[in-house]
Amino acid sequence: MDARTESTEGYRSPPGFNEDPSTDNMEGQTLEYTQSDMDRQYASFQVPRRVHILGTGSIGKLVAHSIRGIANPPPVTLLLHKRALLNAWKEGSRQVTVSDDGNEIHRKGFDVELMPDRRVQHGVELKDGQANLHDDPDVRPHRAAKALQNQDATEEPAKPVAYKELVRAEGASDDYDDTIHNLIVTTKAAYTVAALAVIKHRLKSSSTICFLQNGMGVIEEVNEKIFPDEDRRPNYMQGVITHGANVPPELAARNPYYVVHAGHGTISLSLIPSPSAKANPASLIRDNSSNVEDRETERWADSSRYLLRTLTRTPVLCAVGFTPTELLQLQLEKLAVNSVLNPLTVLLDARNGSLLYNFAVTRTLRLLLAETSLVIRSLPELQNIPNVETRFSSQRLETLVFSVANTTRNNISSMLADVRGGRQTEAEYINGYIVKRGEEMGIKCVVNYAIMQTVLGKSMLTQREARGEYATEPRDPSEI
Ligand SMILES: CC(C)(CO)C(=O)C(=O)O
Repeated sequence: MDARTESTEGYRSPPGFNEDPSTDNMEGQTLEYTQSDMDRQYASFQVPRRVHILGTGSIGKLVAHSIRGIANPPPVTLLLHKRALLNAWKEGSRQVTVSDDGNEIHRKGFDVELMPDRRVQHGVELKDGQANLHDDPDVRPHRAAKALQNQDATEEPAKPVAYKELVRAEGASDDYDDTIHNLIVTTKAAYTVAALAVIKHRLKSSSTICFLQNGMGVIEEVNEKIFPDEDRRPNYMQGVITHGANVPPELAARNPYYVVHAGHGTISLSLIPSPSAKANPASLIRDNSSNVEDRETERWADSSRYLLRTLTRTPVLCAVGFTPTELLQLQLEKLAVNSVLNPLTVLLDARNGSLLYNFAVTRTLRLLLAETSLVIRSLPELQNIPNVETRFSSQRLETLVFSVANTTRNNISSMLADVRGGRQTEAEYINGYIVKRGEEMGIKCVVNYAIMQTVLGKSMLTQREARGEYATEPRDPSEI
């Protein structure tokens, strides 16, 4: 192979870079030991370029659209969870539209896949084509579930379906790989495990999943429920996203592939070291770097480096790579802000700006932040990191909350939008995460717990109202 080879990503390897790290270079040492940081950054990636995107909400559409907009874009597949979405794609113009400052940018060239359904009823997963357990009026659903469970124990396990239906982009090449090498997850935290369960057999230990979501604790849940075996677990990457994107309700029904890029922000990204690498960082030393986090770059998978490179070379996204420790602090800052702004806007049923200039609200907010600040400052993973006490002090977090409330004063928070839309909220991954981490350290987070339960209650109420289970009186619009 020529020394300046066209890489899989369309970049050229730097002069003198050897594509095969196992072969000796001129000094008789393996290249793996002699590459500089620069060599590693621009090294070619031995990984298929296709990027799959799970979650076609506002952020999923924005990321997919932005990636397809770069020079020499990778193929992108949108993973859909509803047939209605596939039908809308097939019957529509097969394009994603981003509206930015009133300009509509249409982009084609996406492949779309309808994922197999996953129906779990009375604790039993139903196979494709199997009737709902509630359909037979003569058999109680829980008895039908028991019968199925017994039958399943004797039957061959069902073969996982790669995809239910695939619609290729116009002019796409014939090859289509079932394996998902590079996955970006933008679904809501609460739906992640269920969505990954359907495609887990297509993710290999060489694959990388990039989680771009609000809240924390999803990766721990995915490890426990989807990839319990560390040796077979894909690589992870995580991002904190500050872009504002939404779908105007009047357009959502007409075109589910339309999104408004309302606020230009950034994506802070970091690759996440595996637990075994974290436990034994000395095993990673292969160069003279004195910084453990520098040394960790040695063993990142090709798919991780490729996905990081792809996102950071997408100008619209403004994505920047950070060390895992810095990203953790950025995540916690966002979590602290969301743990106040989101539930309070739900309870007040008002826009983010409603938290400003309201002393009763400020008092509640201070109680919440005192708890959250204590939990964050006590986290074992943040000990010995300089400036944590000041960065996560109640006073600084309060300034941060008011600053975000002010810049986003006309926004409806994502949690309020979820409650109003009858969807599950991320309260358990925001306030719930603080409560859980507090419990681990013997800190009782009663304020976070109470506010989370009230949000869950409010959300349940809205869902019941929508199903017509409560005969609530219509309210006078002037009182809302
Ligand atoms: C910062 C804030 C509160 C902006 O609305 C947000 O991140 C959200 O709504 O989830």
